[in-house]
Amino acid sequence: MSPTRKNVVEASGFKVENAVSTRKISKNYGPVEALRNLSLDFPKGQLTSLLGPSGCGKTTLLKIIAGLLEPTSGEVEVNGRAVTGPGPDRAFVFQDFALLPWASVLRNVAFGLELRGVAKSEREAVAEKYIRDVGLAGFEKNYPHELSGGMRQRVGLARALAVDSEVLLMDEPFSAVDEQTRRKFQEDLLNLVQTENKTFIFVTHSIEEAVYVSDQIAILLPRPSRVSEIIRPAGFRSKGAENIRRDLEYLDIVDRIWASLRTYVE
Ligand SMILES: Nc1ncnc2c1ncn2[C@@H]1O[C@H](COP(=O)(O)OP(=O)(O)OP(=O)(O)O)[C@@H](O)[C@H]1O
Repeated sequence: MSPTRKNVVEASGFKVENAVSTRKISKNYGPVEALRNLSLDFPKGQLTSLLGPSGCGKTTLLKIIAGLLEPTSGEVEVNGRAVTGPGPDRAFVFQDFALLPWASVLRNVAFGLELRGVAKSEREAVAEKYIRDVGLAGFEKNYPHELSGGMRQRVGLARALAVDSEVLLMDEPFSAVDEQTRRKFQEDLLNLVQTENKTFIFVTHSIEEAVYVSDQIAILLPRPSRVSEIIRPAGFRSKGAENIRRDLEYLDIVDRIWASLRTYVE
C-alpha cells in the first residue's frame, strides 16, 4: 500500500460533518451524458478540489451545486436541505470574473449585499474589509477595465466573500493569471480556508494546485464522469505554505494523480 493510499484509509476513519452532499447526480445534455450517478461529500470548513480531464463535468457539477443547473436525476443537499435553485448559502466565483464593468471595485464587491437590500453604509464597510483582505486596498474607486486580470479575479473573490455564504464555489478562479500571481493566490486561499471557516469547492485543471490547496481532492474520470478516487492529503498541511511544494507526501500525491490521469490527456 502506498503512503498516500494509507492516508486515505486513515482519513476515512474520522467523522466529518458535510456542508454539501451530492447524491447520485446524473446530467445529460441531449445525447451527451456529462455526469452519471455522482455521489460526493464536501466536509464543512474544508476545501475540496474537483480535478479531472477537460470535459469530465467539473463545471456542470459546480453549477448543479450552485442551483444554476438542474440535474437530470439525483439530489444536492446543503446542510441537509435539498437544493432547488440558487441560494444565499452558496456563492459562485466565476472563471471569467463576471464583474459589472460600469461599477467601481467597491460597488462590485458590495453588489451581492446590494441585491439583498443591505444598507449602503453597512455593505460598503463589509466590502472595504474584504477589499483589504484580498490585497486591493487603494483600488476601491477604480473600474474593472483599469485592473489587471489578477486584480479582477481578486474583486470576484472579495465579492463572493462579502456575501458571507457558507459555501464558496470556485470555477478555475486562478486560470487567467500569471504563474507568480497564481502562487500568491494559492497561499492566500490557504489562509482564507483557515480563517474564514467556509466550505470551498474548487475546480482546477492543475494537479499541483489541487494538491497544494486541498483538504480533499476528488478525481473525476470522463465519459460519463464519475468519481474515481478521493485523496485527502494529510501530512503537509501543518508544515507552512512555503514548505508544501518540497514535501515528499506532496510530491508523491502529485505523481500518483498524474499517473492515473495521463491516459486521458488527448
Ligand atoms: N450546455 C451544454 N450543452 C451541451 N453539452 C454540454 C453543455 N455544457 C457542457 N456540455 C458537455 O458536457 C460535458 C461536461 O462539460 P463541463 O463543462 O462540465 O466539463 P469540465 O470538466 O468543466 O470541462 P473543462 O475542464 O474543459 O472546463 C462535456 O462533454 C461538454 O461538452
